[in-house]
Amino acid sequence: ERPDIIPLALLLTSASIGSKPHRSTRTLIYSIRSQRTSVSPITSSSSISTNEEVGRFVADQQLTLRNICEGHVPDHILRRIEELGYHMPTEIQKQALPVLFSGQDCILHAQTGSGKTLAYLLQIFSVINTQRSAVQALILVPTRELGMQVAKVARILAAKPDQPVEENKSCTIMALLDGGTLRRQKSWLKFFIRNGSNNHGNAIKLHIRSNSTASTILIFPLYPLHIIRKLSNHRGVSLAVRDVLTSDPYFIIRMGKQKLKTRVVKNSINPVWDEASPLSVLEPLPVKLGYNGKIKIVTCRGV
Ligand SMILES: Nc1ncnc2c1ncn2[C@@H]1O[C@H](COP(=O)(O)OP(=O)(O)OP(=O)(O)O)[C@@H](O)[C@H]1O
Repeated sequence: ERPDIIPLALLLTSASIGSKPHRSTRTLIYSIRSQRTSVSPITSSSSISTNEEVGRFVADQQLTLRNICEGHVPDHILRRIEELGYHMPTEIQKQALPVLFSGQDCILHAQTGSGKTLAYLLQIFSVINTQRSAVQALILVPTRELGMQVAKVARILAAKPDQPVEENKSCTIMALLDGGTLRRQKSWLKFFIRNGSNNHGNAIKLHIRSNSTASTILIFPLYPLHIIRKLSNHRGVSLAVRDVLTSDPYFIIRMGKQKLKTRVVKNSINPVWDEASPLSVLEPLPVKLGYNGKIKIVTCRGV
């Protein structure tokens, strides 16, 4: 209905789900096409219990990553993964990539370190249109550390090719992780503010405008979740003079144990603050992601 909403690949990568919290992680890959919107929420228990549905996609042939990805993933990215020494797919990649490239939504359920990240990043790069200046993928991560890890791999893959390829402009990876360089992130945070995402319920219902400057993959922590407070028109009137004839006021925002200092307004006793302040929610928050399509669950035991 809204022309500025673009099809978006949404990835939720989630750690510590299942009976063996530190051995098994899940990566849930949604491909949200414009016509598909929400319905039934997916919970960890429902996904684990439907493991019987695991697809039988294991190809017996010794297919290389290039064999599997060719025609889907741009060639310079395939060259980059080969430079990194990734020639053969891991088991989960071998099983999952054909499903992902077919456009089917998919849960990858495999041991930590089994290569799920590369699988879903390759899928993202297969759908990113670098001719288009827009945010085209969103990766939600449960922790800042995982966000940094994913951003690092994504940036290596997205780095400019040595020989520039005309049809493939570069792709920006933007990680909105707490503690990052706020100046760089501020313009991105505006997305959330513009759309009234000042509470966690709204934060994931973001509508990403299609007029951003580069084709982009956005990495956003789902937990701890940023809360963006727009200090719109917060003003002080005739504040007490603390310096000679004037004052340099700021104020402190508190949320739980978190404390954030606002911008200092120099030489004023009638200051106005109109800025965004990210704070993190420390408690886990229930987040419902709706979905009404079919999801394939690819499970892989062992690395
Ligand atoms: N096809 C491959 N060949 C060789 N190494 C690979 C391949 N795919 C991924 N790797 C490497 O294996 C390591 C573990 O991969 P990765 O962290 O992506 O696994 P993961 O399943 O996403 O882990 P986690 O559950 O912790 O997120 C990384 O160092 C990655 O670079």
